[in-house]
Amino acid sequence: MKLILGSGSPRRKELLAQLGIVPDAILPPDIDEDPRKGELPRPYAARLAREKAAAVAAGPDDIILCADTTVALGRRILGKPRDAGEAAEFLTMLGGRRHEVITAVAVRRGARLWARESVSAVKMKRLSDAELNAYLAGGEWEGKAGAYAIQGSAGAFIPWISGSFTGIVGLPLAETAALLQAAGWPVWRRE
Ligand SMILES: Cc1cn([C@H]2C[C@H](O)[C@@H](COP(=O)(O)OP(=O)(O)OP(=O)(O)O)O2)c(=O)[nH]c1=O
Repeated sequence: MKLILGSGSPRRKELLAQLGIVPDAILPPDIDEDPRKGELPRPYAARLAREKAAAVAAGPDDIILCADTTVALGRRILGKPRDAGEAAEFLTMLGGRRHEVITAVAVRRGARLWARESVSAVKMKRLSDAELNAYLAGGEWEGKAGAYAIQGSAGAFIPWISGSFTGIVGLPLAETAALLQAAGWPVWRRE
């Protein structure tokens, strides 16, 4: 039995390491991340996590862990920005209001699948031009859903959250530990 982290996100590897877990392999999945027409954020994140878990090749007894983080502004899905222009658009939309961050986690072992979602509410302050420009120039927005990372300097833009900090960063550890245990991975066993 091997544990495969089906994710190219360094954040997910680090969050897993917080539990003392080092995966036997890291195999980033390659799937189409385009939302379907009219698809809502939570079902979208849940679908992507499952599709990622299905896309990673593994042995019948191996455990595959995948996740998807999506920022939701009402019914609108904010994924990873294409470029700095789209990042500016996202951050301008998010500033001064509350949004949700959904991280769906999927664990697969052979044909069996366990999945859960973590939903957090996040308040971002309205950004001044100087803050927005400095953040865009810093490049931290790249590859981040909603164009920000709470664990970086954007932490200064976020006065309030309700939910799971690890979920917002990309891998909710309470749900992840429960799913891994359900699939038979000895999360708390130490040699
Ligand atoms: C909101 C937010 C997102 N993120 C990141 C986590 C995810 O890496 C990324 C969302 O993209 P995802 O599509 O969930 O993941 P990924 O493409 O980085 O990696 P993979 O599909 O291989 O697992 O946004 C943060 O790091 N901090 C935050 O505060």
